[in-house]
Amino acid sequence: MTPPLQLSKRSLPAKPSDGIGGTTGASIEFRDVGYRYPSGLEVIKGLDLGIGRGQSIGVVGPSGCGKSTVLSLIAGLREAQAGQVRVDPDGTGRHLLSMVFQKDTVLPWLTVEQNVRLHHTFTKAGHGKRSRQSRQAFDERIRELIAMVHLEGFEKAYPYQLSGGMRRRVAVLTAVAALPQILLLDEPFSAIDEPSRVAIHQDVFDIVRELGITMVLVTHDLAEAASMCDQVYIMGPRPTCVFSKHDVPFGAHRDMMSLRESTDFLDLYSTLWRDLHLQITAQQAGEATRVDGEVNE
Ligand SMILES: Nc1ncnc2c1ncn2[C@@H]1O[C@H](COP(=O)(O)OP(=O)(O)OP(=O)(O)O)[C@@H](O)[C@H]1O
Repeated sequence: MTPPLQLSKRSLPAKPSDGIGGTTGASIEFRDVGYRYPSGLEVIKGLDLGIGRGQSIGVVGPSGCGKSTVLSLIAGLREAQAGQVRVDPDGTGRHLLSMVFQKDTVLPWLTVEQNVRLHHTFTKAGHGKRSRQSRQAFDERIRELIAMVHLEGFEKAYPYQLSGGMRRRVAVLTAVAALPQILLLDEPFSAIDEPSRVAIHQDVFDIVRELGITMVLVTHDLAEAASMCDQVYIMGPRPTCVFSKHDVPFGAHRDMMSLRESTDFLDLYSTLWRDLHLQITAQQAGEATRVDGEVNE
């Protein structure tokens, strides 16, 4: 079982309330959002989403329905042509947003510690001007974060010396070391074996709670969404919108290993699967209709 977190209060921001969500982390709202790629492909239509400060949501749906596009709208990499996407910062002045992708995003020529410090190397805060006290607090935070994901002893290791699961931990650490208000995860753990994945779920869940980060997780893994999030959204086929929204009733303190054995978890998983299955079937039916249409033309 993962040891309890013991982070010093000096180096971390105000902790969110003990329940679901909190006072830190940006809130995010989509209202009747539509998005079409310049190619003309309509990907999102009439999408409504609401994510409170410090909340975590999982976004699941048929392959290619538009989940990653939703993340790019939150990140401001694309602009919706219809409706409103609103990202409301929490007023702490913390770095707004970090993202972790499926692909390995750690830099192979830097050690674990250098990767984790990367954000600060590129920001003003990373250059000599900080006081000794704030440098010490930062060093302490880096040490604590490395300890939280059980990478003590590997600070000076290079990525090629780590397992796939350890590299994923470093990728997540690199993203959260900036203390972002929002963490966007795009199928971040799909290439990892199941036991390592569940252990990483625990680490990321604990870090996100401890640092008061709003998290949006795009995944094909229903168990991952159910164990790490406060709500799971099942999306429909393209142009996508929310098919169903499910509250996850497992609270702010979870033991990922034993959670998966509980009947409540299995019930939730089965409900999510039922809805996802419906949407996959709907997508396949849509594709068949399109192919028939093309053939008949
Ligand atoms: N830059 C682009 N230009 C045109 N079409 C794109 C672009 N990026 C993605 N698409 C298309 O938009 C649709 C939605 O893509 P997106 O990556 O958001 O889906 P997804 O649900 O995340 O997919 P997956 O489940 O396979 O990861 C897909 O059909 C994809 O081919």
